[in-house]
Amino acid sequence: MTTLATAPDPGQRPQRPEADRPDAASPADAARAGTDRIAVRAEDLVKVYGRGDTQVTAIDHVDLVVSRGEFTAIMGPSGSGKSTLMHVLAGLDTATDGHAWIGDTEVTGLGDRELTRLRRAHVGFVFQSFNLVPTLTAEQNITLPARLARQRIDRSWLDEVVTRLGIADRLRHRPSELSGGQQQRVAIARALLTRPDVVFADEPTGNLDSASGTEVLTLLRRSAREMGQTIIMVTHDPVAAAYADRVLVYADGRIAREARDADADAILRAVAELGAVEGLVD
Ligand SMILES: Nc1ncnc2c1ncn2[C@@H]1O[C@H](COP(=O)(O)OP(=O)(O)OP(=O)(O)O)[C@@H](O)[C@H]1O
Repeated sequence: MTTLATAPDPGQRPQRPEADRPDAASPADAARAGTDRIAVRAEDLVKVYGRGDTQVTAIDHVDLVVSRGEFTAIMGPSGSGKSTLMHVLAGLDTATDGHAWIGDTEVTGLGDRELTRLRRAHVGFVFQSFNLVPTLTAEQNITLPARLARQRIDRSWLDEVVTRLGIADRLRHRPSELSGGQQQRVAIARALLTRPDVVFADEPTGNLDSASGTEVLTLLRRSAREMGQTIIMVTHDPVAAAYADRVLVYADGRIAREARDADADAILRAVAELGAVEGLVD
């Protein structure tokens, strides 16, 4: 049985020899280890909405290091701040305080135009609602971000990605001529084509039946394992989270627990325990 450990308090982390550590566990460790293995990093990140009585802290001094090629799931109760964390890390929303990096670029230091450029060239997105352009074919949808970023289309990489995703024979179809699962695979191909530093997936199976959802999760996991693609996925679903290498359980704007290779039962128990402790679930 896999148990989910309480996330370490960075201030109280036991000191172990560098070679003993399975992973760079904090921004300070990351800096020591060098940033080339690191896809995404946050240091003392804060996001506060509103003021006074209506103030909500959706990100409460979060430290996070995500290694390249890692598939991470962020799970947690509704309203805990998962989407806000993803949006701030991806440069879709601004931080109130602290720092976040994608690769070597500090996201929290960029203006709107630079953020747009960073997102186009270095970030892939997969959304619950697919977000494909209905008037474009599957192939045109897949190549759109690369064309917007004025990148040359790498035909052999495109062929490899669509073959691996099983949509090579669907490229001339428009989204309305594809099933939900096929549309989501087109969206994954679009996200992978620019070989981004990170793909953010927001409830990618939320609109799919369970068979298509399983297929999409398997493909995301293979993208990490076989193509070295870093993926951060927000989900409500412990079964979906169990496909990830690493699960972060988010509550009240903090990473409350985390685990590697946890099964769905262990994840569900951890969220339920946390909910009981925090009064978040009945
Ligand atoms: N633009 C905003 N203005 C004010 N408050 C906001 C805004 N966006 C989110 N919030 C608040 O921040 C908190 C975290 O919201 P967020 O959507 O990040 O949570 P979540 O864990 O992703 O929730 P869900 O699982 O329901 O999507 C909530 O209390 C929400 O009401």
